[in-house]
Amino acid sequence: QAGTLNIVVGSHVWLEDKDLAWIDGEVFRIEGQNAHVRTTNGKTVTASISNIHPKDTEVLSDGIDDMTRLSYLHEPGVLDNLAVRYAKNIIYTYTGNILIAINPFQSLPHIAEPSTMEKYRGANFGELDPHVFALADVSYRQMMNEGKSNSILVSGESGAGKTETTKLLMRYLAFLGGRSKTGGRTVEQQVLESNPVLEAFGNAKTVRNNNSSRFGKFVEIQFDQSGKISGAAIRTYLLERSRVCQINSPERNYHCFYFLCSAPPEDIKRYKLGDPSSFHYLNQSSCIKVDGMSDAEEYLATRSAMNTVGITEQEQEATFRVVAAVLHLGNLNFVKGRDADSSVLKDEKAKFHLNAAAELLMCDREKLENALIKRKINTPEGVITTTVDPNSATVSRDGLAKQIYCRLFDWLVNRLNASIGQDAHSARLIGVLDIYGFESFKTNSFEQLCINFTNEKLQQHFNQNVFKMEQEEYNREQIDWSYIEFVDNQDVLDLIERF
Ligand SMILES: Nc1ncnc2c1ncn2[C@@H]1O[C@H](COP(=O)(O)OP(=O)(O)OP(=O)(O)O)[C@@H](O)[C@H]1O
Repeated sequence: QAGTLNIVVGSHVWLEDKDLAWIDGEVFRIEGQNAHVRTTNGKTVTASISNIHPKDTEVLSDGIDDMTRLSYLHEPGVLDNLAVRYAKNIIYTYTGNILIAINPFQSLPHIAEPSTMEKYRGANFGELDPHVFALADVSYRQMMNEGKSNSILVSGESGAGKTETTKLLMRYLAFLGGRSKTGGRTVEQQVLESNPVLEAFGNAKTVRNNNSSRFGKFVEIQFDQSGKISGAAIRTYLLERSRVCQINSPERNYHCFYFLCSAPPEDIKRYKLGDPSSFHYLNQSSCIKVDGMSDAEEYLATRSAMNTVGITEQEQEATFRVVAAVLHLGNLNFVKGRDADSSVLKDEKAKFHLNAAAELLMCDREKLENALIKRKINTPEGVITTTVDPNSATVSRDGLAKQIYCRLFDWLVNRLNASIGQDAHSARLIGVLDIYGFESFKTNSFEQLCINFTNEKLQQHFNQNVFKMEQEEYNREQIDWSYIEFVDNQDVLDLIERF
């Protein structure tokens, strides 16, 4: 802890720095509670001793692979260790049995090659360099030895690399428990192959990540008694509904909308589409293209991935009809009708889009229109139908578009699960949870409340396991220890859960 250790003239220390977060230096004079420090970037700084931290001067060239073995466990020490390792392309570091992974933002082939997998198979945890495979290996072996299911939690902020890490975990689990065939392809192949489909419909470009997952995912890999994969299931949570109707520059809507607008001409014609910038749900943002991503190629890749996972031609056709219908719905503009609080379609263009949406959804055009411009109210005397003003009609339009899209997504997930095949009798499973981290925007909605609440629950799980249970065990075993302060968020959970 800052200030409690002996800081004397000649001590190497860390100081807070407004640009670099932390800067290191050497104390050359002490005056009362202040230390004068010469920093490594050539400045002389005076700081209160209580705000400076001792620095370990014997740092190994590859840093330390387990943070619990740092001489000084404080923020600058932890960050410096991660930075030293990252500079050498060492992206994994342990903190006890937790793995910290840093996004390399470049392909590091040695990380996932088959020989690396082979190396980690059966190795004792901590024996080899920190790796996501070591974590998967220990959860698999524990499951086999103790006969209990396990879960691996992948958390971090948007763009941290959760989804890529999850894919590595899955690949390794498939490597360990592989070779269970359904219809010629293995279960694990099917789980991995379902990723491009999920990403086309559930990922979008955001400020932080060009391929951001806008849903939470829990993948269950089921194993039989002998440890072979016997089935799998993908469970998804909290698809970001608002994105369907509302986006801001420089973000995009879900990838599939742009992919479809770049489809071959015969598909464009069939779905009555055009330039993506002609659709309200896409043109609210100035970003239509993503660097390095060809929407035309991705459309074909998505179709091919759907083929691979067994989604039939007819089902694909229906899927893309719904995607196109959502775009057409977004272009239904309303103006005031003749009666007070009533609305009508604005112009011929709006009528074209209504026709297109109705045709694609295979529903009656008039019924679709009425569903948006009229409202049914249940009264004791029976159902009364009233008209609504253009604002309310627009709200209904967006509500319908969001609902249709979310149902499509859920249907796709169910369809993928049906293809992959679950093992209803599976004795044990390993679950991998890839869920999005805390969010705080200028305007936060119910969606952010749900996401942040989920993260608070996960944090509490972490607190329980890492701090509370450990410290209780120390008490039970009468081990001499000093209590570690941590922020317990139980109050936050109680506030939401008890009301
Ligand atoms: N291990 C890795 N190797 C190479 N590149 C990576 C790795 N992890 C992440 N990246 C790069 O960073 C990008 C963002 O990673 P990823 O999509 O996994 O983040 P995320 O934490 O799941 O974000 P979100 O919460 O927004 O979905 C990837 O598209 C990829 O380009």
